[in-house]
Amino acid sequence: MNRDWIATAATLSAALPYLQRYNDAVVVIKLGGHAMSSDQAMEDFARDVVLMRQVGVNPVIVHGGGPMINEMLDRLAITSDFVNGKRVTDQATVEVVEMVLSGRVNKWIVNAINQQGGRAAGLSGKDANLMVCDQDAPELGLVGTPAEVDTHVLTKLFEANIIPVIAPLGTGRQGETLNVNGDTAAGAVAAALKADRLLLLTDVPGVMDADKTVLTDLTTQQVQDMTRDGVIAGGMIPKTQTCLDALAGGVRAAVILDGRAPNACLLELFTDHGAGSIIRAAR
Ligand SMILES: Nc1ncnc2c1ncn2[C@@H]1O[C@H](COP(=O)(O)OP(=O)(O)O)[C@@H](O)[C@H]1O
Ligand SMILES: CC(=O)N[C@@H](CCC(=O)OP(=O)(O)O)C(=O)O
Repeated sequence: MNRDWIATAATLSAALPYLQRYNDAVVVIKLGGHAMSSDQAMEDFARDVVLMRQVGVNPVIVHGGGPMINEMLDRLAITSDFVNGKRVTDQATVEVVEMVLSGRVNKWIVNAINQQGGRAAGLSGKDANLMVCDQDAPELGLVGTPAEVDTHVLTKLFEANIIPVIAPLGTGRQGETLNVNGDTAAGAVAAALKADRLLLLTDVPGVMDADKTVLTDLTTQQVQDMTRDGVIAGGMIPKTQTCLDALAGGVRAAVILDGRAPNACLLELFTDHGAGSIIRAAR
């Protein structure tokens, strides 16, 4: 018998319990700007998402695009600053953010999924009142934190076998357009859907301790201790905080993993060893 076939059969039978576990599960995937490093990386990601849908998972993509926004702001000679990982956003900046995220980046992902045989539809938090936001810290300007997430449009898309791809913009209480951090948006959508998994794809293999060892299983307490001790720093602070908030909001588990690694999402969902660092809800 062909050895490749035996290996494939063994892989599939090992994956079977996971395929059953995730049948009809909701998995929210945050695709960060750094994880979208090339057309090839996007194609690989899209193939995994389509496969997930084919085996019965309901994937929801929430994306970032910080580096692409920076590039366009540079071209337009608009300067921007970050405070605690969030972009200080004025009217000119939010117009660029919306143009880049809802336009270029969102359609890049939608097209990649459709090219792989899936059916994806792009929207932002402004569509169908998906994300109504309160204003974040006043010094950030037009930045929102999701206050009311209406998932009705998402469940309709699941029923129609369509994969939602969400750009992180929201509507403010006065109807204004607000810029939302991609991790924050993904966590809010995952909590509103009571998702089975929140996967945050980034550019490191997971959460690392002081010796740079990836911690594959983390408790809420460990995250709090490591943040207090400065081991979790920079962009990893809002990411892990998003995980804790999502778990408190009803998500079963959150995982921080390397979006550049081949088949990262599939390995996380369908193998024993998983990928990256998982933080589970306390039982
Ligand atoms: N304890 C830690 N473990 C892993 N990465 C960490 C840690 N503390 C800080 N980081 C930094 O957090 C970064 C990920 O956050 P960020 O750059 O905001 O990601 P993204 O752009 O994908 O949203 C990593 O590249 C790393 O430099
Ligand atoms: C308020 C805020 O900071 N919004 C982000 C939205 C994009 C994002 O989060 O992109 P990444 O996931 O690639 O970092 C920004 O303007 O850059």
